Amino acid sequence: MQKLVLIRHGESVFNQQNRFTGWEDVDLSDKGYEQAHNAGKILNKNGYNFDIGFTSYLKRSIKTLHYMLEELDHLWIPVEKSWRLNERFYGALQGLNKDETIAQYGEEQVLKWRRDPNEHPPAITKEDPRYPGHDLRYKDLTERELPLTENLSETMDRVLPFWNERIVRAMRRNQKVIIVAHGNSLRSLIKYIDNLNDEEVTSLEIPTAVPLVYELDEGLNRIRHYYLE
Ligand SMILES: O=C(O)[C@@H](CO)OP(=O)(O)O
Repeated sequence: MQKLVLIRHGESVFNQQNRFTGWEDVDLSDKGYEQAHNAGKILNKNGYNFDIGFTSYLKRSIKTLHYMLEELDHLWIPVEKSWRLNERFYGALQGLNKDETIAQYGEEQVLKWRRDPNEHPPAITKEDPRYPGHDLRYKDLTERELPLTENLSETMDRVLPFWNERIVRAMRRNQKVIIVAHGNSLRSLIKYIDNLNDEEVTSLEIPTAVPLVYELDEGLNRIRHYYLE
């Protein structure tokens, strides 16, 4: 039996301000910083240790992983970052306040943009300053990989190659893995691991900075999962 730990980054400044975030590289709030340290303490108290960490290219996740590893006295383990674990790209909604967006477009439409796995938020153009093609960290991505908008299914399509090629490979070598990522990149991964249908994933909400443990069998099939509090 193997244990895999998944965790959503601590509260970000945009979470606190109730704004759509996506690939906007906002920092942790003070509360998020506390949450990250606390998550590390919880893992420490429960006797967890890790051989490798995986996270995204976004600082709210990178810092959450760092602070957790600090609590575990594990800052020395290798950490692999990938844009594939980034949050779902929220298109033209990125940076907007969620309540103001509801006032403008209505609750039903905004809920669809947020939770319907096949619904695209409005797209940005390549001239938009939020286009990842302007950002050095994405310089190795092909034009097809650079999003203008993304639905959850497309997020899943870019998360899974990283899951299969890097994370599964590490677990097959019996490495103990921790993944720090984002609300929607984790929802897409959990949809895959738990084989959830579209309706089930719509109602799946993941709290910030609470370690979610997956127990997996030899074939890396899920036995059970639970949050550590
Ligand atoms: O803004 C975002 O990128 C995400 C996560 O914070 O929000 P939502 O819950 O609407 O998918």
